[in-house]
Amino acid sequence: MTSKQECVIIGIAGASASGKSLIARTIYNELRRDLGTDQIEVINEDAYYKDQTHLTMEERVKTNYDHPSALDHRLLCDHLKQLKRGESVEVPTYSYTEHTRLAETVTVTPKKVIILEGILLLTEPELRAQMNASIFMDTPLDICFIRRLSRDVEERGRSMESVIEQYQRTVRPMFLQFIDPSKQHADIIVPRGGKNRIAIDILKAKIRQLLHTD
Ligand SMILES: Nc1ncnc2c1ncn2[C@@H]1O[C@H](COP(=O)(O)OP(=O)(O)O)[C@@H](O)[C@H]1O
Ligand SMILES: O=c1ccn([C@@H]2O[C@H](COP(=O)(O)O)[C@@H](O)[C@H]2O)c(=O)[nH]1
Repeated sequence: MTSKQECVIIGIAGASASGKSLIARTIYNELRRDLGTDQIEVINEDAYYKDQTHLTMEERVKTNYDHPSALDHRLLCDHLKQLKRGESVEVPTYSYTEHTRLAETVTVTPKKVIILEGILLLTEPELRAQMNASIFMDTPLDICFIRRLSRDVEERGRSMESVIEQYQRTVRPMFLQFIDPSKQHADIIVPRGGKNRIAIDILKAKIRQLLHTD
């Protein structure tokens, strides 16, 4: 018997371009229909990349964005605790093209369901402690690389050369050092990516069970 939760937090981790956003968005869209549009939110760990406005663009591109120290996990954890207490939070907005935070924030009000998604979420014990369930997207790394290459060129204003250089310098080594070992902390490991229909249905059923709405 699961006890009823006022705020269910689901963490989705995995390599860059493993399908975290896609699965989070799919669950969000499908559960919104049942729970109501204002009862579910997706929070992206990327919004919590540290502010780099004090650095030049030349310096910003050298940052290791795949190391836990690039992210303000303290602020993210505080925001999750505030949402659980029924308080609204101001989530930062981040620009991948400017490689820094923007001046605007987004107000997030307390919700029944928060879906958190991000590469390094499961590396941090305090963040894991806030989650009711955690998922690791176990998509093969070569598939992730191909998807990242086309996504970053099409959507994040990057050149093919810069994506390849960054992949070899930080993305792959940090995946092996931090992200892949964090898989051990996941409750569910999802193979093949963001379109795994059975995984989506299992996660929706678990969220409903935690909310006791089924
Ligand atoms: N199973 C899949 N089949 C085809 N394309 C996919 C699949 N999963 C994700 N993608 C695509 O790969 C890219 C990266 O996926 P995304 O969900 O943004 O990854 P992440 O959030 O883990 O970085 C996106 O363009 C997405 O549409
Ligand atoms: O300024 C930045 C900030 C982040 N990145 C890369 O983004 C991915 C994480 O985002 P996903 O949506 O999970 O792909 C991470 O691997 C960073 O390398 C960046 O390139 N520039």
